[in-house]
Amino acid sequence: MSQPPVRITGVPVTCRGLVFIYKVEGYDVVALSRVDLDIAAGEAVALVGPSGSGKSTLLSLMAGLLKPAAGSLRVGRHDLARARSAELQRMRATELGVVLQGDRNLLPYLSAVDNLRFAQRGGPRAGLPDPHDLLELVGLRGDAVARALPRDLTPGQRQQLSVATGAAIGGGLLLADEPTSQLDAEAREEVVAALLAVNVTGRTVVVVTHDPDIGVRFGRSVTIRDGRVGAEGRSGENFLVVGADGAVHLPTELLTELPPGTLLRVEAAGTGGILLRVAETESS
Ligand SMILES: Nc1ncnc2c1ncn2[C@@H]1O[C@H](COP(=O)(O)OP(=O)(O)OP(=O)(O)O)[C@@H](O)[C@H]1O
Repeated sequence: MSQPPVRITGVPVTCRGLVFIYKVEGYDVVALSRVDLDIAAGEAVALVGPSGSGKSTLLSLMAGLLKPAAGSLRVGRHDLARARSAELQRMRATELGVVLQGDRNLLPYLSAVDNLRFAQRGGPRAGLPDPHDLLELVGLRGDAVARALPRDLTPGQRQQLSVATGAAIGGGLLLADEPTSQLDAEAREEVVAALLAVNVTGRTVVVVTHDPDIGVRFGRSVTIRDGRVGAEGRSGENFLVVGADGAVHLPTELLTELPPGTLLRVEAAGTGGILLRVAETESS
């Protein structure tokens, strides 16, 4: 790259008591139930948790594609619970990028570089990143790749290009839904590197994933369970959130060691803390 990547001002996200309900044939499906979450400007956060726990719904709310049923959601200077549709449209066009699952960000008949130019149409008039710099940023180097159609790229390269389209308008927030699903380990690594490169430019990056390793690489993971924030992990430390009903959810990676039904003994740890130990059952 001829120049270092342009610095972007990251967008912070704050959720307070966020609720979202799908209406299905007269029934209410509560997808998110009072989510509290703070994401600082420039952070990289993985949203992890079981299928159906509400991760994609939370991402769609942050993107302004769904409207909160209750609670508040701030994305930068926007109050998404109150914003009118014109404000949401402007925000999506100029301030954030969304990487959808699979190849849905890409137009099959445009080259890699033209896909980026297309993604920039409707964006801000000034200060757009150079498409060739974007390709380089996400690890797609050389003229041949820039001129290639999506079908001539590997699945991993297509996903790197999708990440670049999400960053194309130079907005301060990148949201990605399962960007590494169905990729082999090597391609996954390239896509994670692309997301981290986008984050290093200053953008806030929020990724929905089933891959706990992404949380480790990002430095922060937030576990969503049953529509609530159930646990937090930062660089090797784990935090559990006590829910309104007293429930505590374990981080996904601990569930392999402590499957549902495990009896834990709760002990005072002496320093004002508590210790959770696996209780010995009568048969053991
Ligand atoms: N369009 C929809 N209409 C009705 N219910 C929905 C819709 N989308 C999601 N849901 C329901 O909302 C809840 C949360 O779904 P969501 O897709 O947000 O979870 P997720 O954690 O992203 O799951 P996955 O990891 O499988 O993508 C689930 O109970 C799901 O069945």
